[in-house]
Amino acid sequence: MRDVTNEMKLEMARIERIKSEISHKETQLLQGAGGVQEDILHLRKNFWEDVTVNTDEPDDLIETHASIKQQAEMLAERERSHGQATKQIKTLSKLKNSPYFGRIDFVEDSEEQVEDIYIGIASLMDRDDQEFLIYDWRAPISSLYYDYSPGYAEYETPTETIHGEMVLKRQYVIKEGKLKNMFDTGITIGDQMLQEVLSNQANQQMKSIVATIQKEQNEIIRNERSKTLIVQGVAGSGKTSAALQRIAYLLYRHRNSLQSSNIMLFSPNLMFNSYVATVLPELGEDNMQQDTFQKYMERKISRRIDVESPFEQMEYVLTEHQHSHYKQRIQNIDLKSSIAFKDIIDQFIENLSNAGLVFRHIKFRGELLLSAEEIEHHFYSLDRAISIPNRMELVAAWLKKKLRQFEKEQVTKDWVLEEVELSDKETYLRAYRKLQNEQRFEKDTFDDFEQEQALLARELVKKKFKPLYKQVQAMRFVNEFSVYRRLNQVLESIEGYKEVGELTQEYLNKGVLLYEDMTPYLYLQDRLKGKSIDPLIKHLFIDEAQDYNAFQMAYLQYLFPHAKMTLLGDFNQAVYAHSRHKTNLLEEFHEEDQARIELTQSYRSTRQIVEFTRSLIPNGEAIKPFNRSGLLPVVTEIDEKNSIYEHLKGKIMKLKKANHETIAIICKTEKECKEVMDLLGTDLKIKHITPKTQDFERGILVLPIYLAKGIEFDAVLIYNGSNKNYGSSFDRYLLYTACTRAMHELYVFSIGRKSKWIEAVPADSYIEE
Ligand SMILES: Nc1ncnc2c1ncn2[C@@H]1O[C@H](COP(=O)(O)OP(=O)(O)OP(=O)(O)O)[C@@H](O)[C@H]1O
Repeated sequence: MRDVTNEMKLEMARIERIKSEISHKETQLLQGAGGVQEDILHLRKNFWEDVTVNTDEPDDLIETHASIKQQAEMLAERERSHGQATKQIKTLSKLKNSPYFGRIDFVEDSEEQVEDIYIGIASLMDRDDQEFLIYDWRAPISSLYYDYSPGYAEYETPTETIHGEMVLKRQYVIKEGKLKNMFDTGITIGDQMLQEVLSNQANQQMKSIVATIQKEQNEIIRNERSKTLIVQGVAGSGKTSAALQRIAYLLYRHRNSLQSSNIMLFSPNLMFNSYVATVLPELGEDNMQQDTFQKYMERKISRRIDVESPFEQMEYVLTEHQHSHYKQRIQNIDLKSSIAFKDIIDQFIENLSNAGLVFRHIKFRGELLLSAEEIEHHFYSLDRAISIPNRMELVAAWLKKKLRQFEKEQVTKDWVLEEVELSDKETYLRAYRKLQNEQRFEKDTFDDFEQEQALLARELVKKKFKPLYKQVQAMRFVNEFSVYRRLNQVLESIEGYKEVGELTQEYLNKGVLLYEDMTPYLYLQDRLKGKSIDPLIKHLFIDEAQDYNAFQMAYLQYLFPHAKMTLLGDFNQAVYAHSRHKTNLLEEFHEEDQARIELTQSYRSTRQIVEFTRSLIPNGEAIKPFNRSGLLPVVTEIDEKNSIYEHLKGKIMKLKKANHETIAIICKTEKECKEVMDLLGTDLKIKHITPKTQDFERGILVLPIYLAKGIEFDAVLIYNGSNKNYGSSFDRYLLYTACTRAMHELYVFSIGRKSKWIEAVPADSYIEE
């Protein structure tokens, strides 16, 4: 039996020793950093003094260039090492606050000695760099902590598998450098510690979970074998958390070849970006690139079009049932989300290889330089065996040559002479000097003025032509917008798609690209002009992957053929129209080398909330709640809309008194959000969250379900969980997604009869008020 008090004393003493080691390292680093900083200041201040500048002869020029380059490189190197030192100092200060969270004592087979391994957010060596005082949680040996309980254990190093016995597993809560608590754990990683962490109030920002990562989450974090990793995890199972720790893990494991700029995370909305922004910095890593799929893709569209957002699409689907084109719109969403449509585009492109592409005229000052027909003619005169994008490149080269000819011709035009004549004295003086430098002047010639004029004319025309070259380079001469319209014309002739083709054209004619058309449009654009890939991205993470349709997934594969992908989602939270028939996550997505991991344990909500929410969906019994107890959810049926005000207000006041920091009133649509704001907005300080909201703040929030995705709140109030509002099989998943946002308390208000999906929940899983 271990003597707990004595163990505690020993651990406290060790913490003090480690802190003094950290202080020592800090001092050393600060001294070093001070020196580097001085170097940087000196280099910046004396940059030009230390450079030999001589531009007399071409050789001197080359030497000057080399000298500047050398000086700049020296400065960059010093700045880099200063950056690294600053980062290390920051990490040390974090370690000083909480040096480690876990310890395992491990004896390797064939060895006698027990090694005690302390695990923290970063490694720390002793002064002589001989012994690890703290192991980074991402080191190979640290995986023992996450994967095993005391007893037999093994872990993989890059070269072999190490077997042995774990004789102790201990967890610590260390805050401000003081040991607050410590547990020796038996089975999984301390339920006790997890209990503590999960009982905390929701934060404005997600926290790192390194101290309590669970075995199945560790598998996601450390998977390096598969090119594509698909994680199907129930609501609150830690998908986003695992994704972020995985990013930190990859950055550590491949620190020589992978930077944060090589990793991209597609998140569900702008607010989510701020919600997860602090996790990686907390772990001493820089944030990955982060964007929403919509924003990332919109930037690729070369023409200015009004692109509908996924939220607008969602609002339409939820509220415009009476609209005359509603049925066609749903058909459009179904078709444009499918691989069948990608096949249609592929076929269409094959035909375009022979005829049918649309080009734009090239005009200069209103005058036609090259007509669309001439460009088309040239394009189709090229060898048809060459791919369309390669032919476009050839056309661009041909156009640039043509432009150079036109440019020459323009120099003697009247408009040029007129503009040149209007130039001021200084402009002429500059031309004079330039000509002198070029040594064109014979002394005392009589045509100085003509030469200056000719030079200015050339310069003027060049400047005016510059945008044209740029446009040719960007292949603006291809009219992909019209080609996409043509594609939809073609649809009209395919059985069953006539109305879909018409509907899309109607929107295109108004300059609107529907959300479901955005990805097909980009795919077509890429197939014509060549793909605009982001070569920097080596790892792509997609959160809420159930919201992506088959076409979008195929496009991402096409766009990032070499990137590794981690896709995280939950088919029970599929709330977009295109994903409503799913029974599995990304069922039609196949990559040769892919792994699937399932997470079935939910950590976010209390056992009572999970038991309620899992009864809302089919096969929900497979979802395992974490054993954290709380209040039963409450469902309140209200007769009249008017009295909902009193109910909501009363509940919010109580929740505030209970010190809940984030209280969310979740609505189905934006219209409902406005209703809530009208009812309560002035009375209580309520924040209305819209798609434009960038920061997730604490307080009382009103938001539609689609913006609550991925986020959690201490308490959730469902504005109107009536059967009228949530009666369809599609609404079922919306309701589930909304209710699963609650960590500690859940209230459903229903104006009139409650949803039939709630009626199906066992009566003892909630209280009816
Ligand atoms: N191993 C863990 N240790 C501590 N907390 C955890 C752990 N796993 C998950 N959590 C907590 O559970 C909550 C839900 O996690 P997360 O948001 O990552 O889940 P998710 O699967 O992405 O959820 P959803 O799909 O519902 O948006 C978070 O508060 C997270 O900190």
